[in-house]
Amino acid sequence: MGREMTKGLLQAGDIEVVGAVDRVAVGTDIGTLNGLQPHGVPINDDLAAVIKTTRPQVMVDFTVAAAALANARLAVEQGVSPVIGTTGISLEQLDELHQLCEARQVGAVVAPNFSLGAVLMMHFARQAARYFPRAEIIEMHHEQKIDAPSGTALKTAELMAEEIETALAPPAAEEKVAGARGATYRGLAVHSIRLPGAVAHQEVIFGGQGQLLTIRHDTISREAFLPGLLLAVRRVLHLKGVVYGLENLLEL
Ligand SMILES: NC(=O)C1=CN([C@@H]2O[C@H](COP(=O)(O)OP(=O)(O)OC[C@H]3O[C@@H](n4cnc5c(N)ncnc54)[C@H](OP(=O)(O)O)[C@@H]3O)[C@@H](O)[C@H]2O)C=CC1
Ligand SMILES: O=C(O)C1=N[C@H](C(=O)O)C[C@H](O)C1
Repeated sequence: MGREMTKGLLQAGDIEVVGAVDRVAVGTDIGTLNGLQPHGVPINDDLAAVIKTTRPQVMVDFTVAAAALANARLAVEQGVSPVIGTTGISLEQLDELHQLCEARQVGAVVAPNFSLGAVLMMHFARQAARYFPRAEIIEMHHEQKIDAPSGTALKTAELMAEEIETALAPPAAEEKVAGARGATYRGLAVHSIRLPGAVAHQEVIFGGQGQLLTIRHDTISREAFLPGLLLAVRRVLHLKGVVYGLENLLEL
């Protein structure tokens, strides 16, 4: 994601990429790494040094949850606005980041999914949750994905739980094999599939009297995440505190 999104950021006319962090490609020019013209920005492995020398307005993070939170603290303390796509950050950690951002009067965006289609899928699932007594979430990703369930699945369940008063938990069933009914989050069963060939996919299946409603989104290529990321980078400078979810930056 870091490489794919950097390519898009480098090509956005109104955004200047002033630094880049990676532990492996140290010293490589960020433009060259992305198959573009040299950009004059060598990759560094030390975020603190990059922030200190380049004084960016925004920091984009696609790493792992533990690193993302530490990176965000470092950025906010220097007055830099984090835009975080990394998933696996808990709601308690988000709250802590929010307090820090408020104290420093800095904006931040944490979005488990930057693709517009996925944001709409979550929005429609939230709407449907009002009308169906039961639902389950099935998410499918590539095999390299570290966290499960996906950040999108967790966010979907959180949005649906805001709408419904009664729990959507599946009825107690005898599990002949542990885990057969998936995990439960916010009263919803969540099933995570990891397969080669998959990119990022999610279905929310609603069940009602004599009918099923399926709301599905498929990410075919990671370019899907770029427009939402650019939107967040442009908007974060006008925010104070943490905005959790791209839906909050769209007129939905
Ligand atoms: N919000 C969105 O729309 C999207 C979010 N994501 C999320 O983005 C994150 C990254 O995904 P993806 O790019 O596929 O994952 P990758 O594993 O390909 O990349 C993660 C990067 O983070 C680096 N990293 C890992 N640990 C640390 C650390 N402790 N300190 C510094 N860097 C570290 C890795 O470096 P190294 O190789 O050296 O370990 C690697 O370069 C995931 O959480 C994923 O869920 C993904 C797609 C879309
Ligand atoms: O790791 C991924 O690939 C993705 N991660 C995010 C998530 O956990 O929801 C967003 C998208 O699903 C791709």
